[in-house]
Amino acid sequence: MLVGGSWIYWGLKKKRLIKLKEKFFQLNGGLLLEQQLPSERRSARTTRIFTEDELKKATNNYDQRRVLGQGGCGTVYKGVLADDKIVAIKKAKIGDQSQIKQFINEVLVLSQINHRNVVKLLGCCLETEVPLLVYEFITNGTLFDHIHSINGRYASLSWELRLKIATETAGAIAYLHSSTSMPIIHRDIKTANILLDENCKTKVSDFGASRLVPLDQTQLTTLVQGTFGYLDPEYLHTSQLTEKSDVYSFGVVLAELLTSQKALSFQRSECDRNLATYFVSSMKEGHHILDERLVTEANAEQLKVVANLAKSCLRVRGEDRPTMKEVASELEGLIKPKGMHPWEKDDHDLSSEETEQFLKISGVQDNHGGIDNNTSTSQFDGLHFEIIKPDEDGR
Ligand SMILES: Nc1ncnc2c1ncn2[C@@H]1O[C@H](COP(=O)(O)OP(=O)(O)OP(=O)(O)O)[C@@H](O)[C@H]1O
Repeated sequence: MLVGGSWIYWGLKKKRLIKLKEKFFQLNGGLLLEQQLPSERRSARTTRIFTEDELKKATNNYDQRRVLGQGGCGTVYKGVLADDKIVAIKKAKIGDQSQIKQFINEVLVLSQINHRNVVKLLGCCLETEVPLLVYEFITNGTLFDHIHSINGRYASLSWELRLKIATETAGAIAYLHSSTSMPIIHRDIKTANILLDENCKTKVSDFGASRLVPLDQTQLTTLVQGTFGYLDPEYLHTSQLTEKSDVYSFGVVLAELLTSQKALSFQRSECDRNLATYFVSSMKEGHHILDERLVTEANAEQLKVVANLAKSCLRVRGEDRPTMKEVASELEGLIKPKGMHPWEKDDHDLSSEETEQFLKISGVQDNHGGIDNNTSTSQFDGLHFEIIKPDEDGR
């Protein structure tokens, strides 16, 4: 009787646990994922399904000391799997359905991508109260951390490294726009989403907001989403998302690499708060804005080309901006010099003399007054937002 009773008790308990896991799987969008993930991807098993226990053990029960960072979507923990592999585990916020949608979106998008400069998704766990995503662990922090080195944690990035990181990032975004079966718009390109490994190899991350664009569509009407300071003003006004929105955000990343200033800083005067406008107006007026260390260290010709490139990415009209393919090949050309691109000779760009003067002024004034590197954090920096427009698509 006793054996039989406890057998029934454990059987019922196990059944209840399985039911609960199934419930969480459904709530976490598991069915949605199964429907949307192309069948060949599912059978190829590119993304592994982790168990709740495996990830609990890997993070020492989500120990606070294992927290790598906190984003709008949830918390990222460092984890060690049973085979000693180190991973990054992203845990969504409890009870936030919109974050769960973003998680599923990230799995769908990342399962289409295989690029050396895009972070790899190793798998997910959906049987828990909140979904969990498991990525390869990228050891060396974010580009944001390096540029704005808080508490002097990182040494200043050399120009050579900045150029390499910009080139790799541009190549990865160009790949997303044109080399996958369905073009992908990242929608949240920023220095905090560019991870660096021990060799400063770039890994573009955070695909929660990204969108797959059907090949017959050149633009999408969406709920405006992104990060203040990096957001394309044209997209903000029209809600029409195109690949050129990523080009604009990448222009802000270039401006950040050139100036070592934050994309949005409340330590600058009101009209200069936004780095994109501050950068473009400084270039036009020949005001110093480049990081003084770069002016002394870098090849002036390279600085000039990258500054002009940033300026063309930051053009107000999307169609006036270069494509990411053009940007990537221009940057690659700086490492392996090639011919000029037609859009580079546009009348709107600074003339050679103007740029020369801009670089000269940057160097001269820096020697006297120095520049505000804005390395301290501001609670407004990297603010995320979403604006619901009447014709939004439900995201
Ligand atoms: N694969 C990874 N390897 C190592 N660290 C990572 C990895 N992914 C994320 N991180 C760390 O976790 C932090 C938070 O990442 P996450 O992508 O959730 O947020 P975010 O991009 O900073 O913010 P948001 O999601 O609001 O845009 C990152 O800034 C980074 O420090």
